[in-house]
Amino acid sequence: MSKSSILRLSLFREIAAFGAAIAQIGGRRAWTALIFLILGSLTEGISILLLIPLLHLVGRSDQDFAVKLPNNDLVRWLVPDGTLQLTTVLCALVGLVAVQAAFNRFKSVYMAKLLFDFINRVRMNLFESIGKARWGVFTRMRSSDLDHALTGDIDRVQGAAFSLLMLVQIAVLLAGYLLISMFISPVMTLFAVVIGILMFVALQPFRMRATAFGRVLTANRQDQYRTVSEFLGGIKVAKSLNVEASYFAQLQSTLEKMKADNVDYVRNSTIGTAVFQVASVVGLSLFIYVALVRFNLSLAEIVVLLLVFMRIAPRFMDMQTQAQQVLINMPAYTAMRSLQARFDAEREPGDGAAGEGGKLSLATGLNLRDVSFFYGDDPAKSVVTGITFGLPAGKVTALIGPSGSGKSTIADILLGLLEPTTGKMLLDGVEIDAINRRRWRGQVAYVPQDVFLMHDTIAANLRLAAPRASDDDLWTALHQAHAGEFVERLDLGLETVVGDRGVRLSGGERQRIALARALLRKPSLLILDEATSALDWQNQSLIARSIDGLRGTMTILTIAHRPSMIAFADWVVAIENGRIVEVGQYQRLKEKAGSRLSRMLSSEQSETEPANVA
Ligand SMILES: Nc1ncnc2c1ncn2[C@@H]1O[C@H](COP(=O)(O)OP(=O)(O)OP(=O)(O)O)[C@@H](O)[C@H]1O
Repeated sequence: MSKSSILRLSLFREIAAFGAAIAQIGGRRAWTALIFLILGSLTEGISILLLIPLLHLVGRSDQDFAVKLPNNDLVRWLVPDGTLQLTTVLCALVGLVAVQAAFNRFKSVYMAKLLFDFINRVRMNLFESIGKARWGVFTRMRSSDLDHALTGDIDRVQGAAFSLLMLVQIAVLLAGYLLISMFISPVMTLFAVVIGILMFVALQPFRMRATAFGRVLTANRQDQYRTVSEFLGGIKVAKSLNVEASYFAQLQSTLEKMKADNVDYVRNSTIGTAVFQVASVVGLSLFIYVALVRFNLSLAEIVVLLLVFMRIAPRFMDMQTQAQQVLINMPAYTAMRSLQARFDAEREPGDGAAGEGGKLSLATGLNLRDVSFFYGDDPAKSVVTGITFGLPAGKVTALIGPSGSGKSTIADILLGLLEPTTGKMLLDGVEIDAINRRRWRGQVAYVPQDVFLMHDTIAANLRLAAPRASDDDLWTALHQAHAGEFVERLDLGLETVVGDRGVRLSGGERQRIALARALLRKPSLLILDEATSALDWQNQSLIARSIDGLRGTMTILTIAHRPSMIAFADWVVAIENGRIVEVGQYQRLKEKAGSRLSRMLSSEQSETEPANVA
């Protein structure tokens, strides 16, 4: 089999699978729509057939408006004497058109429901697959590609589904027309079908071009999304660096490429349209010639046949257009499916177990035993290796080390977001594995350096952690995080909207809200990853004091460079190049000359931060 036939076959399979997916999600609705479609097309066909006896009256001078029906078995069976009154025929015509309009209406409503059921299901499936995937998969992806899949690509999938449904409608309508024309002249119908098939085959290269264009379109649109989302995400940085112009140039070049590809495609597809227009007139002329000269059809029959075929011709063109639209947009569906397959393959085990089985006990401690982890595919590139240490329950442990040494990676493992590549994590001696990892995550609160706040009120942002928390609970958590005072000063208090990603708050205020949100969760383990880096030393020391006050109520891990955020630690773990280099009690290591902790304290002790703040 040649390469192009294999390509065509696989494309056909993809489209068939796409159609099957629409029918499957639509269920009974799909069949109901199809029945209304067939009924609508049949009634339209019958109403056209009724024109034949009416046309026979044209030019008659006997004033007898009895309509003579064609002499065939079906008519003799329906109307034995073979004649009908003009008024009866006209009333039947009006009735048929009214019924047809009603069928069409039902069909359109069912089709619309079918389309939206399908598209919403596809969107939800991808959304859920993304949500249920392991964290690790996100570390290897561009978020703008996900944005694009869930918004841009999905619109194109909707376009493909719409066009495919249109194709089915046109095909049913064509079948109805052909059935009617078979009544008039089977030979001429066959003749028209052959012309139609030849034209459809001749236009195949144009449809293949549509497929290729669809793939280019996917790549172009992804580029466009990336540029726009990177620009919007980092607009402050872009402005501060005065590099807006490079983004403008990047977008401009993507748009120029899109324009060139589009114009190229239009140039090609309009050749197809022109070929079709000329070929259809040639076919029609041949058809009239053969009908008149070879088969001696009556004028009324030729007029109705022409009427039918004049209706068929544009439908053929529609078929070509819709088929091209399906082909252009199918790559978006294929891209979405492969993205979803990627997420499904990385689905987090133990799904649904988050709230089941009650809390896991953390009475003695959380231990990492000989843990290693690498990002990507190369095990030789471990970012942490042979990590063994414990977080004693109810105590505060500080994790220190230079930038890039692997502290956040360890935090993500403790948090249950990343699974150790080798080694174990034990909670009171019980291993945290695929089954209970999600449950464990429900007991951990994490405050990162880059705080995430929704464009919503402070209350809504806090309730993300505890949806049923009362206002009193919110205030308690805010005061614990030293955010109570500034929220009280706001005109709308808890109902203040924080802006997109919290832009209406200062960096320090955002961090304090994030800490309050974490505390509201009443976690077994609290992880603070540079969580106070945006605060001045006074506020840091206040928070340090509140965290100090939490000792005994929860297990705490603090990752920090500032002495104030580790001064209240019971234990210290120092790490370098992904390996543990020092573990011990805070006081002992602080006093030990040359220890990593004492060196860090002396070098990090800034003039703005008094030594005794904590
Ligand atoms: N998603 C990722 N994909 C690939 N490599 C990563 C990823 N995240 C981190 N790394 C690499 O892993 C190493 C450890 O990073 P990690 O963020 O854990 O360090 P860190 O000690 O927390 O640094 P910092 O103090 O600067 O936040 C670094 O070399 C970093 O480049």
